[in-house]
Order: sequence, then C-alpha cells, then structure tokens
Amino acid sequence: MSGAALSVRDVSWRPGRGALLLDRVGFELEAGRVLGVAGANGAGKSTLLRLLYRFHRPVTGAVHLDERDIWSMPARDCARKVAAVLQEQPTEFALSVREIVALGRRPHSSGISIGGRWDTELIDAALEQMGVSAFAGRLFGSLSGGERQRVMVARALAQEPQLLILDEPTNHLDIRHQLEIVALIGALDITVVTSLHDLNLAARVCDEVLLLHRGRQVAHGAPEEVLTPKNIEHAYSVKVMRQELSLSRDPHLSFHL
Ligand SMILES: Nc1ncnc2c1ncn2[C@@H]1O[C@H](COP(=O)(O)OP(=O)(O)OP(=O)(O)O)[C@@H](O)[C@H]1O
Repeated sequence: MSGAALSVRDVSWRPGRGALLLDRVGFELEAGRVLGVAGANGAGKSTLLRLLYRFHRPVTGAVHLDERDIWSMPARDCARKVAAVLQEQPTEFALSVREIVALGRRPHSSGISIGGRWDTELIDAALEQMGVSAFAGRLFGSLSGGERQRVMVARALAQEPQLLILDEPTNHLDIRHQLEIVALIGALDITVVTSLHDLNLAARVCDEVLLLHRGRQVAHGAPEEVLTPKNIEHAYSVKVMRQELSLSRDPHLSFHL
C-alpha cells in the first residue's frame, strides 16, 4: 500500500438551497501523513469527510488526489483509492465477518467473484491486523459495537486504499482497542484523514490537525500549533488547561466549563 497526496481547495457544501454547512475549507496533505479533523458537535467534520470520499460534490472548490480531481475520475477508480469507515455501520447483518471484509476487495475485482489468492491473503492479513480472525465465521450482526467497528476497519484495509477516511474510529472501542487503533493509524504508510473528539488522542496520533467551527476552518497545522487553549476555547466554548504529564512530559489538555 502507498499513500496519495490530498489537496482540498476552497471546498464549500450546502444541502440543496440550504445554508452553507462548510465554507471554503482548504488544506494540503502530503502522501502518508495523518490529518485529524476536530471541532464541536455539528462543526462540519463528517460533512468535510463526505466530500473526501465523494459522497457529496463540493459546491465550490475541488478535492484532488495526486493532482486528479476525484470527480473527474470514474467512480470505480475513486472506490479503489479511497476507503471510508463511517459512524453508520452497514446493515449486512446476515453476512459473516469474513464476507464483510471481503467486500473491501470488490472495487478491485473484474467480475462479481472475489476469491483470488492475493485477495484471500489480503483479507486474512486485514482480519489478523484488526484482531478479528477468531470470529471470521460469525455473523456480523452478532458482534458487539466495538467488534463491528474493528471489522469495518479491516474491510477498509483489505481495500488497499491510498487514502483512508475514518469518522470517529475510536467510538465504541475500549481503552485497549483505542490504543491499538491509534498505533495502527500511526503505522500505516497510507494517507489518513480522521475525525476525533479526543483532542489528547488527536495530538498524539496526528501529524496535522484541522479545527472546524460552524463550518469554517479555525486553524490547520501541527497539533501543538492548532490545539492551543485559545483555539479550543473558541471552537468548543470551554475553558482549557494545558499541563505537562509528569512522567512522559507530554502536553495534556483538560477542560472545564
Ligand atoms: N444533508 C444535510 N441536510 C441538512 N443539514 C445537514 C445535512 N448534513 C449535515 N447537516 C447539518 O450540518 C451540521 C454539520 O454536521 P456534521 O455531521 O458535519 O457535524 P459533525 O462536526 O460531524 O458533528 P458530530 O460531532 O456531532 O458528529 C449539523 O448541524 C448537521 O445537522
């Protein structure tokens, strides 16, 4: 797997004739970097992600992957290059975990069958990487929320994307699996854009952070430049304390009203 450079230029989006929910957001992300998208509930994080995986078409601006506008490429090419793990989970409850992960290979298959040796190896590797091999034969619908979340990440990895979009990937996950997914994101050599509510986690895992407030970009850059008490107070309407952890000396943010 290798990553693609992502260029988002001045994108805006509104539903139909409604008000703009995203207003001229733009950033450049080099191949292999991890960008965290932060902001309060309703700030526009999921809306921005939807523009990146070609669910919404921007009303202004454009999204380029390796210098190609994603709307100028055939839908199938985009599906090969971009994988998304969303908060809404699929309703294919009657499929097994393995069958769900195998769906990640669909954009790469020439016919309706998925089952070459390379596909099998990739599916096995993705199941293993997400620690879900043990229940590969179980029905997806019988899994817990956290187990399902890990299966959906495995499906995205099996897709061999160049850009991976994650909408709140740590939702439903216990602390061990949160740490594991954070380690996995850090170890992938593809480009990743992830929304995250936990700002301390965002500071640890992301190379860059984009902070949104009411559909507008407040700041974009290195986590320590963006996640300042001033920016967070503006974006979330909370008071912020920044401390240094005594052992690791890592900065740690705490919040109060
Ligand atoms: N298709 C739509 N039609 C009308 N309003 C929408 C539509 N999609 C999103 N919105 C509204 O746009 C705003 C931004 O939504 P979005 O889901 O992008 O926020 P978010 O930052 O991801 O929030 P959260 O942290 O709660 O998941 C919200 O007020 C939402 O209700």
